[in-house]
Amino acid sequence: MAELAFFSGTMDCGKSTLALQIQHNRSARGLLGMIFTRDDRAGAGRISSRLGLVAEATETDEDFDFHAHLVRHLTAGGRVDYVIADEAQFLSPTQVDQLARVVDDLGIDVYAFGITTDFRTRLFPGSQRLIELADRVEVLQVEALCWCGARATHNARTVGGRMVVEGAQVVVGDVATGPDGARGEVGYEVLCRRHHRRRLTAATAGAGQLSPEVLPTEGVPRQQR
Ligand SMILES: Nc1ncnc2c1ncn2[C@@H]1O[C@H](COP(=O)(O)OP(=O)(O)O)[C@@H](O)[C@H]1O
Ligand SMILES: Cc1cn([C@H]2C[C@H](O)[C@@H](COP(=O)(O)O)O2)c(=O)[nH]c1=O
Repeated sequence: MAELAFFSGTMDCGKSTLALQIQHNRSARGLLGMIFTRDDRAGAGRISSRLGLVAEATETDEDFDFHAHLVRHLTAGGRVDYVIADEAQFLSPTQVDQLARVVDDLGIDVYAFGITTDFRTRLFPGSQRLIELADRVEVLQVEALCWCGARATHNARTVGGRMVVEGAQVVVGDVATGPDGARGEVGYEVLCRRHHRRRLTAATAGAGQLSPEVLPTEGVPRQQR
C-alpha cells in the first residue's frame, strides 16, 4: 500500500541527502519519480545536499496543486511511481492534504523531507500537517550536533553569530561554516534545547570547536544531559 512518509529533523541533518539517495536507488531500478522542492538554497528547481549532490526538481509555490499536477500528468499518459517533496516545511497545510490524496487516491508513495520547527521552536504549518497526516514520521539517524557536543534538536537564526528570536518565519539561508557564525547577514545554527533556550550560539559562547569542557555534564548520566 502506498504511504506518506515524513523525514524530519533540524537543518543540516541530512534530509536532502536522503531524498537524493532514495531518488537514486529507485531510479536505478527503473522507477520513475517526480521530485518537488521549494526555495532550496541552491536556487529554483534544485534539490541540493551539503555533500555536493544536486538534482533537478520541479519548483513549487503557494499556488501549486500537487494532486492536480499528478492527475494531469497521469491523464496525459505519464507514469509516476513515487513523489519526493523536499523543503516540505514551506508547504501549506492544504498542499500537504493534496499529498495525502496523491497517496490515497492515486496509490503513489510520497516521501516528504523538512525541518520540524522554525527558529522560534514553533512547528512550521506544513510540518505540523505532515505530522498529523503521515503514515510514518522518521527522525533522521545522523545526529547534527550543537557546539557543546550534545545532539542538536533546534534551529537558531543568527545575525552576525548572534541569535535572534524576532522576524519572518521564512528566510532562506544556510548554516554557518566558520566558528564566528557570520556568513552573510542571516545565518542558522543548530543547537541543543538547553543552548537554544539560553540563546547561546557558538559565537556567543566563544566556542570555536567542540570541547568536552563547555557543558557541565560530569557526573550527569548521559540520558539526563
Ligand atoms: N564535507 C563533508 N563531509 C562529510 N559529510 C558532510 C560534509 N558536509 C556535510 N556533510 C553531511 O551532510 C549533512 C547535511 O546534509 P544535507 O542533506 O545538506 O542536510 P539537510 O537537507 O538536512 O539540511 C551533514 O549533517 C553532514 O552529515
Ligand atoms: C529554522 C528556519 C529555517 N528556514 C529556512 C532556512 C533554509 O533555507 C531552510 C532549511 O533548509 P535545510 O535544507 O533543512 O537546511 O529553511 C526558515 O526559513 N525559517 C526558519 O525558522
